Amino acid sequence: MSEFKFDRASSASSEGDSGSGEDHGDGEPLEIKSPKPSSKFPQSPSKLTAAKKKGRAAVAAGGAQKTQTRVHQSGIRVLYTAGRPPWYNTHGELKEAFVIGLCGGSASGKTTVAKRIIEALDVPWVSLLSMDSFYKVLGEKEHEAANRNEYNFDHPDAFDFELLAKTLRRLKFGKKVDVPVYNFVSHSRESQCKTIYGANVVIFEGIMTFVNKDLLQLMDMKIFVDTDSDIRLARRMKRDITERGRELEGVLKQYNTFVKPAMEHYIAPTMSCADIIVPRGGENTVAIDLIRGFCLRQSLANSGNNGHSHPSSLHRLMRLLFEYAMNLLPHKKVTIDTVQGIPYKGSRLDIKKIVGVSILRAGETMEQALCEVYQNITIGKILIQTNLDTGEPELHYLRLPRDIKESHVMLMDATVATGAAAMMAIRVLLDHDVPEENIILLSMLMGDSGVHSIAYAFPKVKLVTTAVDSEVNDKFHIMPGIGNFGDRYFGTDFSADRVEPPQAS
Ligand SMILES: Nc1ncnc2c1ncn2[C@@H]1O[C@H](COP(=O)(O)OP(=O)(O)O)[C@@H](O)[C@H]1O
Ligand SMILES: Nc1ccn([C@@H]2O[C@H](COP(=O)(O)O)[C@@H](O)[C@H]2O)c(=O)n1
Repeated sequence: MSEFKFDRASSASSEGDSGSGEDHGDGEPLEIKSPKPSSKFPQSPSKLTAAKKKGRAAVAAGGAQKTQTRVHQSGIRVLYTAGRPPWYNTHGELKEAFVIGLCGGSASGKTTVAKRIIEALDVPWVSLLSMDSFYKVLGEKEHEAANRNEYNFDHPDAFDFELLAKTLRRLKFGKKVDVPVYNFVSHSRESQCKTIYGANVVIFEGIMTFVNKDLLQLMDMKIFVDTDSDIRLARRMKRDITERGRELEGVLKQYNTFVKPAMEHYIAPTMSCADIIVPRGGENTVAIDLIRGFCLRQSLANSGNNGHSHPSSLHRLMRLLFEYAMNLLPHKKVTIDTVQGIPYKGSRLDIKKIVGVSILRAGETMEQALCEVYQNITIGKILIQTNLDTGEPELHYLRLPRDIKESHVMLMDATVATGAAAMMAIRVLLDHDVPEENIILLSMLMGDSGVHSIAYAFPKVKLVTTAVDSEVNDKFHIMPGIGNFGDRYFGTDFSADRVEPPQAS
């Protein structure tokens, strides 16, 4: 099993700090108050000692972070903050992030669930935004009340919802934001903010994420973490004493006065907004798997061809491939009467249905040409990725048309090098009862070894390509070939300045 490391504080710190009140380039500056709390509102010695002991862990949440995951040769999964993949399409237009709202009572396991989702999703760039970062800045009297556990942090008025909505909106639309860092020991914002950027997925967690309708509108998926109150109380006591510099008596006082009633009045009623309710929090792997599947489906459904337009020569080439493939399908002879009254002898397709299936991601580049040659065609998707450690293809996602077994399938991949991914895709089609002779594999360029492997394993599959190159290099690229076609087409070729993940310790 892979180990999952998640260090909010260190991860956030590498993003670069920034001051407040910066103009973000869209005429809508965010004003973030960054007071100097510690000198103005001194803490009791016990709290400061506890905070020091815990170091940055006591600076709760850090508010936000960008993460990236990779599986190392050691099998350890590491989150790191480097190498942002494109957050815009080839026209330079911003892609919207998929926003997951995560709500639940205090210590229900929201942060733990967020970590599990990040791990399960394995998308390159995830930002975690915590509501805690948006606690309002306290005045002197309020601050003294907080030190006596008499300030209500569990009321909607305790949060700066306006700033929160502005921040989440900017993140959803790929803009940079400066997020306050909240310190639970001093009940105040740190003097510096954390800068974070948009992401493929933004996870937004907190006790009252579902109470504000502006925020709800920004969420693509809403998850409620439902954990028993006695478990939450036990976890909270432990956490507040060890991490937030609190004493047992104060924790219980605050819980009974504010936390428990807030759960009943504000938090539990918002459970009805949720798309998914996760009982027991982060240990509920079934729920996490469900969420993963849903998110993947959404992002694939949204991806389309991202507005990519083909260069005309490439377009012609792809159309030619499909036109040629059409000729390989069964036809029957027909005679039709023309308007001039003279019969014309021709042929018509003699099959039930054609479907397209693209092997993601490069296969998607061929979809437009297929749709033009054969209109209203249904297109399925298969996501196969090569595991860089083992060199083996891995099946990650599958969505095929319901009636695929009665169809002729145009299986698309831009290039076929060793044939490993194509063979896995063909195997998938066969497992779905598609007759082997009904499959046509189309590719702009194939490698010699791929052609032979596929032809040997699946002799009835028809292969249609424009050329066959002789060699495949150690990166599985065809030589001389056309490089990594997916990267070139989608503009994601970072080979020149790729940032490698740090080694896991
Ligand atoms: N399944 C679990 N079993 C044991 N402890 C847990 C579990 N989930 C969370 N915790 C602990 O409970 C505390 C609160 O969890 P956290 O995920 O931070 O909740 P929230 O973000 O809802 O406050 C943390 O100290 C965490 O380590
Ligand atoms: N200065 C503060 C601010 C907030 N709290 C408590 O934190 C809880 C929310 O954080 P979770 O990680 O538990 O979701 C909330 O219930 C507040 O009571 C605090 O104690 N001190």
